[in-house]
Amino acid sequence: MSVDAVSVSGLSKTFRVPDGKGGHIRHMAVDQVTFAVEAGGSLGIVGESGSGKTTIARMLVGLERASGGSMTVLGRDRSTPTRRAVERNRRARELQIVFQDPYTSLDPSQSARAAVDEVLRHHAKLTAGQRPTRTAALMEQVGLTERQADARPRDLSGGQRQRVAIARALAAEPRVLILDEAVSALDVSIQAQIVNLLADIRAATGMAYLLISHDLAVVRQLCDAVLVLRRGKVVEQGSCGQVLDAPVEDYTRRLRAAVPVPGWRPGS
Ligand SMILES: Nc1ncnc2c1ncn2[C@@H]1O[C@H](COP(=O)(O)OP(=O)(O)OP(=O)(O)O)[C@@H](O)[C@H]1O
Repeated sequence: MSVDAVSVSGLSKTFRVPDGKGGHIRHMAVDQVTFAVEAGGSLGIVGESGSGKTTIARMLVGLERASGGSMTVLGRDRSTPTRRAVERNRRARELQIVFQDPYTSLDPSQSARAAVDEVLRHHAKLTAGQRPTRTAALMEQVGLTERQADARPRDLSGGQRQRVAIARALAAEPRVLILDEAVSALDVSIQAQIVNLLADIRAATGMAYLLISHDLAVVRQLCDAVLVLRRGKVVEQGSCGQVLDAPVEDYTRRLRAAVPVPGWRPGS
């Protein structure tokens, strides 16, 4: 049996937040979450704003430390952060993430082309002579023109920056890709192109996806399975057909009935 791409068990995260009276309370943002994404599989995580979706992604990628539970990526423990450069590099090759607004993760002085080339230099087994061809191919795959490839982040639109971030993540050829609202904000035609690209890459390479999205249509297109999160807890999980077509929980029915946007709460 092959090792799961991602396996999370009893994962929890508590934040210390101001109580408004000068003290602090503990807020459980993620509460005993358990799921697995098999190798080459794809899982959508859906739920209202503030349900803990991004916090799960941040823990998996090492930006946030878990308060409890365990996580593995390709069978290797991710519960503790690493300071070792070799281990950090390996983790980056295994798992890449694209956030909703990649502005802060892109170097303002670097063109899109240079940003992708940098990742290829670190992670791809290509010679200096082969890299420009690969960069150009990635730019074309995400729908960026030659002119946009040479532009700095400030001269690109939000959607174009998003595509640079996706190209960068794909350049590392990770075994697992997390997309945190990274597809849903794109223009419809570009979104379709990216969804097709991601589906093709998955079919060709077995890259696994964890897709955080308020857009259930995108989740349906890209994911085999879906997990519904509410106030940090798993409400329901199963195949997309099972959960989205015949939800057991009222909360899932309300999620499905509305078309939530970030900040939206069911019933509001
Ligand atoms: N660094 C932090 N400090 C304190 N509370 C936090 C922190 N990060 C997140 N939270 C809280 O944890 C909860 C979960 O937040 P999270 O961003 O994971 O939700 P989300 O489901 O991704 O929401 P959205 O769909 O709006 O992006 C929220 O109540 C949020 O306010």
